[in-house]
Order: sequence, then structure tokens, then C-alpha cells
Amino acid sequence: MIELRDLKRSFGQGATAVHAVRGLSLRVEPGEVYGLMGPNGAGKTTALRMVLGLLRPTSGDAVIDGVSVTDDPDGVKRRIGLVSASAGLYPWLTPRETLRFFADLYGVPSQEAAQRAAHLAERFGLTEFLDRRCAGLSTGQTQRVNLARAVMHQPPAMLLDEPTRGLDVVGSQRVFEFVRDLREQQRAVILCTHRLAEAERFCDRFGLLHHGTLRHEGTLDELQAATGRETLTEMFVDLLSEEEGLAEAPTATRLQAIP
Ligand SMILES: Nc1ncnc2c1ncn2[C@@H]1O[C@H](COP(=O)(O)OP(=O)(O)OP(=O)(O)O)[C@@H](O)[C@H]1O
Repeated sequence: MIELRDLKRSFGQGATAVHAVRGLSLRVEPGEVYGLMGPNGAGKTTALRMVLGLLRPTSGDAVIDGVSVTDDPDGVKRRIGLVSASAGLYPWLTPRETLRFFADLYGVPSQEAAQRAAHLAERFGLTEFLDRRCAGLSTGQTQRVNLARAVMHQPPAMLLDEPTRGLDVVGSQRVFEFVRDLREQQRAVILCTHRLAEAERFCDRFGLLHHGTLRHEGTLDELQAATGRETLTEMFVDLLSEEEGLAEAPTATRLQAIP
């Protein structure tokens, strides 16, 4: 399970401080895919970096599978897998070496690591380029190695940050299958993406983040009932328009903030 407890993070101090995350609380159960959505600058990356133990919260905590990130950031790293569009691979390693390297990093015994690597290579179609240097791989091939690498240590929690960015239809489809597998394997998943239509299809529940606070949370049905809008895109337009004083929708159909 992933639990964020009143997580806050500011950068700088005084009048020029940026309050990137202003008290974020949410819970993702095993087998649930949670879409953490928000416009540019909403605070998604800052929140994910805190959950990963890469950035210390100003206050609050994130608890992964019972382990607190503020008490035991290394323990949390062992329990989380990350897939990020911006995470590169070591160019001088091959995919085979990459999988073994990450297995070592997470303390997976070598015989088990070899078995998992073989299984994942098969599952993600890496076999034909398993011994080629990662520097020469295409974007789609790199992402397949990234997906395999992220689950080498079989973490109970997964963070997916723009996992389909730069991928073609086939590459994106592979990511969706990966997400389905994660759900079936009872992992708790947070997915951040700007591709709202994709998110609607693949997430069980959503949190709409804006200026570092969760403005709405629920299943798509619940969000539709609360906002009077059909799609996440319409909800986002409302959210942004509201802020800029451009909203023309009558009050009853405009978004209601979480108290
Ligand atoms: N290291 C930093 N120093 C100062 N400000 C920062 C830092 N990191 C993030 N911010 C600010 O915090 C706010 C939230 O940024 P963040 O990257 O978390 O947003 P995001 O929702 O991930 O945006 P995007 O969708 O564009 O990636 C932004 O105003 C950003 O400029």
C-alpha cells in the first residue's frame, strides 16, 4: 500500500518561496492504479520524488508497505519500482547487464536474478537485443528495458511517471499491458500522465492536483457526478479556467474543492 500523509514541500524561503506540495494525503491499495493528474507545475514530480526518498519532505510522510520514507528512505527504495520517461539507462551496459546490475543493487540473490532476468527478457521482448549496448537502442526498446528493470526486485509499489511519453501505439500498448499486469499482481500503482484519455481507461481512481493540493479525488464516475463533466480534459479546463477567472460555467457545474 502507498500512503501519503499531509506531505508538504517548499523550495526557498520567505516571499519568494515556492510551495510545490501543500499537504497531500492519499492512499493507494494493493491492486489499485491511482492516476495522480495535474497541469504543468501542479507538484506531481515533487510529490513522486518525496515518495521515492529522493527529496526530503518539508513536513508530512509517505509510507510504503508499512515503511516510512522519513524514517527509512532506503527501506522505501527497496519497496518501490519507478518507470519514468526521463529515466535513462547506462549507455555502456547491455540490457542483460542492466537487469543484473539492478538485481544486485536490490540484493536479489544471483540465481534468482538470472531466472527473473530470463523471464522478464521473454515477457518484454528483449531477447533479440539483450547483449547490445543500451546506447544503441531505440526509444521503444529503451522503454521495454526500463519496464523490466523496474520490476526486477518485485516491489509491492510502483510509480509510473509519463510512462508512454515518446512511444508509438505499439510501445504505449505494451505499457498498458504492463499496468494491467501490475494490477493483477496486486501492486499499488501511482500513474502520472498528461494523456488524460489514456488515464481514464487505465486508472481505477484519480486525484486532481493543482497548485500542490488535491482538488478532487475519486473514481471517474464520482468525479463526473461531482463536476458535471464527462471527461478529465473538461474537468481540467474548468479547473484552469476557474483560476484565471475565465470560467463561464454556472456555479453548480463548476468544480467543488475538497474541503
Ligand atoms: N528544485 C526546485 N527548486 C525550486 N522550485 C522547484 C523545484 N522543483 C520544483 N519546483 C517548483 O515546484 C512547482 C511544482 O513542480 P513539479 O515539477 O513538481 O510539477 P509537475 O506537476 O511535475 O509539473 P509537470 O507536469 O510540468 O512536470 C513548480 O512551480 C516548480 O517550478
